[in-house]
Amino acid sequence: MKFMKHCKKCPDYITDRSSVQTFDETRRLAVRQAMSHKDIEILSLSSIIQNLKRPAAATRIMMQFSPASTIKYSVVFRLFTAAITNMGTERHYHYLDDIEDGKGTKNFILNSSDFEAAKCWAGGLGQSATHAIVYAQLILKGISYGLHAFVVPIRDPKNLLPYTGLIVGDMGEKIGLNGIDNGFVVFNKYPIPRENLLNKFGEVTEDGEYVSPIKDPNKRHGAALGSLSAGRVNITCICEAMGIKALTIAIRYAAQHRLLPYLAAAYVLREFNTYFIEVFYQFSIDTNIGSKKDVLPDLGMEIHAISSACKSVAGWIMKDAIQECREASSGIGDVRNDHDANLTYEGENHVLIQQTSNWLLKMWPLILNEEKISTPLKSADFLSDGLEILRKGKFTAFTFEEICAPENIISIYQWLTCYLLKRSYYKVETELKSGKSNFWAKNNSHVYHCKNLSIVFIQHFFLQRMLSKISEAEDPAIKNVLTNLFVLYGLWSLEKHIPTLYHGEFAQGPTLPNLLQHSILKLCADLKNDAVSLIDAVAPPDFILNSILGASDGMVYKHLESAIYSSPYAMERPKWWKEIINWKDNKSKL
Ligand SMILES: Cc1cc2nc3c(=O)[nH]c(=O)nc-3n(C[C@H](O)[C@H](O)[C@H](O)COP(=O)(O)OP(=O)(O)OC[C@H]3O[C@@H](n4cnc5c(N)ncnc54)[C@H](O)[C@@H]3O)c2cc1C
Repeated sequence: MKFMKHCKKCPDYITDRSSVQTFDETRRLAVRQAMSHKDIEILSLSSIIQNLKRPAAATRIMMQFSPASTIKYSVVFRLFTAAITNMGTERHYHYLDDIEDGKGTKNFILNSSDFEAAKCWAGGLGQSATHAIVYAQLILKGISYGLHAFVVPIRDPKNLLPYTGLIVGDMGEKIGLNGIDNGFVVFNKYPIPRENLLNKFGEVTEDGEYVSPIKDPNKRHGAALGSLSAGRVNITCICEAMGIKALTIAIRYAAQHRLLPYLAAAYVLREFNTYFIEVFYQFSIDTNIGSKKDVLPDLGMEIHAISSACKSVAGWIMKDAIQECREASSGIGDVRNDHDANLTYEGENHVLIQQTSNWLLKMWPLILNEEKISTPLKSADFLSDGLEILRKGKFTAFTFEEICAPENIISIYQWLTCYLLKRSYYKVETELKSGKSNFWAKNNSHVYHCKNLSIVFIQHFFLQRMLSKISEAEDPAIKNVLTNLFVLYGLWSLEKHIPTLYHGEFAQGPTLPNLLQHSILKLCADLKNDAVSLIDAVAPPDFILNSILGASDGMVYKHLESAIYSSPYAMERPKWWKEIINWKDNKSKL
């Protein structure tokens, strides 16, 4: 509510949101809006620490209202500061208050070897950034110490002109999020002070020696990448928020079967995000104050694995949801275009999701040894019984009630995860034994093995979290409707895994697909009458939705009539009308 009050008051938001703006004006407005977010108390760190549910709530509403300015705000005021806090030390804290260009005598030299090493698309880099966090290989006396993060002055803060020694510029117009100035940079032997290395995980002394509190280079690499999880955790929530915006419009306009599985998915994701963002912020607080040190490394790895899969799968589900909504209604093109980048930034989904399968693959030898698997968030604990799950795995349901029983759905996903883990592990092993490098072995095992493994793993975790939410509900009516959403999402998502269920001989004969199809149709029919109430319960207010077909009063044709008649172009003759007249006979050329 506070955020909405702020936006209603702020002059930079009180523009006609349906009016066509120039590219440059879109940029200017987004920057001004992003700067104004700084004044919103609820977004401040102190407010977030008081209630860790606030970040998810704020992300949802801000992204539904103004995606470009929200992302711009997040990159500048959240990701930049998080990088300094997580990876820097006291000598960098001045950047948090007052960003200024450093001075020093001992320098690092940043160099992009050729144009293939250009960094592209970074948010804010195009026109406005004065500093960037740059991840680069640290090379000392010819020896590489791996990826490290540096604070790099880019433009003079007094006049926003780039410094010499680098080429920086804007990537131009995109299909969405045009308020963000995504940019490119190429460094040409560009010197930065030694102090600009973010040195919590690795330091270079005045004498040019490398020292690090983390001896294992892999762990050092993991720690350097750790602060990037924040982006993926938030993007998962952004995907949900943008999907719900589209679903609100489409379901209010035409609640129909094709939209209902996506409604179920939105609810499952919503519960997951509320849980996972809170987990992540608590993890960040503990990391920064140095508490729970014994559990943090394992928790960090689990968060990394989960966030790499949930960001990808949430992005894909909501891409399909938004497209389905577009086909079922209208006014959703902007949501579709703005959502699109979620599939790419913070890791292109197909590349990113390999992080999850890499984490899971390490567990197969433990399963073979019948060792107990216990992870801080318990996302993989069921793998302890992996051999038993595979031994017993058979599809045994014959009725609607049996296939819809939550424990049966969970056990199907557990079998799928164990089966795909086993197959992926042996596929990678076979590739390695045939002489392939680690990169090619993983690459050749990605499409039908590791990728599907990561997907079923995260779907199981989504469902597990949803079940936990359902168990907390006290009202039987709420329990019932949440269970129906759980079952619909669980069964509908199984459709894509049917080949694997037959391949692994979990199912035989036609019962499984027949029962699945029958149950999905029945669940959708049962849910149809509740669909509008369910979307109303999570919909953004009209001020934020800004939709003709999806307004909460349901007066579709009234709003449509007024929008059509009041459009500035609706009844005007075009300025170029003379070009289509044939003046010899005063007839149209068309
Ligand atoms: C709108 C937008 C905003 C962005 N904002 C930022 C930002 O603020 N800051 C920032 O630092 N970056 C930003 N980025 C950059 C973004 O994070 C990268 O574009 C993204 O991670 C993909 O990396 P890439 O462009 O190098 O493509 P690649 O990762 O090279 O992918 C290119 C293609 O190759 C395929 N591919 C590559 N490697 C593999 C593999 N191992 N296995 C299988 N397939 C593979 C991919 O699937 C893809 O099809 C942004 C990008 C966009 C589009």
